[in-house]
Amino acid sequence: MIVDFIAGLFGGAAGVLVGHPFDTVKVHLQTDDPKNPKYKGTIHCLKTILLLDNIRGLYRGISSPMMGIGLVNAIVFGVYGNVQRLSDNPNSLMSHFWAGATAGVAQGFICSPMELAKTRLQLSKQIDSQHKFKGPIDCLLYIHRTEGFKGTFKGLTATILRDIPGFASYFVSYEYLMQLKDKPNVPYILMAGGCAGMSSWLACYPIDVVKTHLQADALGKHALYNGFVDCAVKNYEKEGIPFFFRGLNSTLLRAFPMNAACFFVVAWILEFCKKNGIDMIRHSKQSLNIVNLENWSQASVQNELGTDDELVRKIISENELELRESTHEIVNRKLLDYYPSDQVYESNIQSAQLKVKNSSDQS
Ligand SMILES: NC(=[NH2+])NCCC[C@H](N)C(=O)O
Repeated sequence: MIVDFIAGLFGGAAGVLVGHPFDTVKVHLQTDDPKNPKYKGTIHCLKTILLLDNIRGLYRGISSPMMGIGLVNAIVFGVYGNVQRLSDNPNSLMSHFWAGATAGVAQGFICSPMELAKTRLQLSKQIDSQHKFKGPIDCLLYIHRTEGFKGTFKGLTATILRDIPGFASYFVSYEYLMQLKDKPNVPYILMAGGCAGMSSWLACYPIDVVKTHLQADALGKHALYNGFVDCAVKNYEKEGIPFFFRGLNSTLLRAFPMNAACFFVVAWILEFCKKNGIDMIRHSKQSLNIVNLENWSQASVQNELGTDDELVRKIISENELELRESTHEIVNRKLLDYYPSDQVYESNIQSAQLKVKNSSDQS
């Protein structure tokens, strides 16, 4: 669990660093005035921000996602992993779908205030001239003072509505792509992560546009919209379908490198922990050798008492399993599944441990 948290934390941070400038462009485009647009498109928007505000303009508001992303990613990867493992058929895409959807709901409670602060900081130059925010916490405190507790959770429903399809498609597409390859290399993992990010935004983009508008709304003296549907309907009447796809290009442009970086760092940390025998949690099919250990335990069940030396060595050399403490622990845990009765379990554990020790001494 702790490894998942750390992997999520660093993966998220890497993703934010790579993706934030694109996010700023996205928010600027989403909230541009359609009748009198400041920006002609993604590149023009990027250039304009750079000219007016330098590189700082692109990194405005980064502190909020940076601070919140550890928590959000811990929730996302923690909930996702646990729900997925609980399911009847953990390797099916359906289980990734439900685990992702549940993770989407869970992270919404942190993600929503975080994105509220981010949105208002990103737009602070344009809209709120009286109050200068020092940072995300200052921004949230200001919202709390002026709009109450409810104000800090503005856009929560929209965030959850967005992130159910968002995270379901995120994990399904990543797992799907990873399951296509036996031994994915670095470019492949980057590609899978990038595609997962893009498909996740394609699955929920219109909801994100409405969410951004709701969260940017209370900046003026009077709120323009009184809810999600109201916001969607009013803007649809004004602009039609294109409203729901404002800023999509920059979102997709950002999603690829950001999620490539995120998934890669997560996979790298999990791999590192695996190599160093640090306790880990199943992340994707190829990140663990549990499947192989299952064969091992199954074989030992067939052999009644303990494992077959020959077989143990074969499996170990086939899978290049490193014989460390953690391997023993995993074997122990796995055997427990197969030997529910204490007595049988005890004797088999001892026997299996002996075999592992012997073959590790020999190799
Ligand atoms: N719609 C979503 N929230 N999808 C999940 C993607 C999360 C990822 N951190 C990103 O911002 O690209």
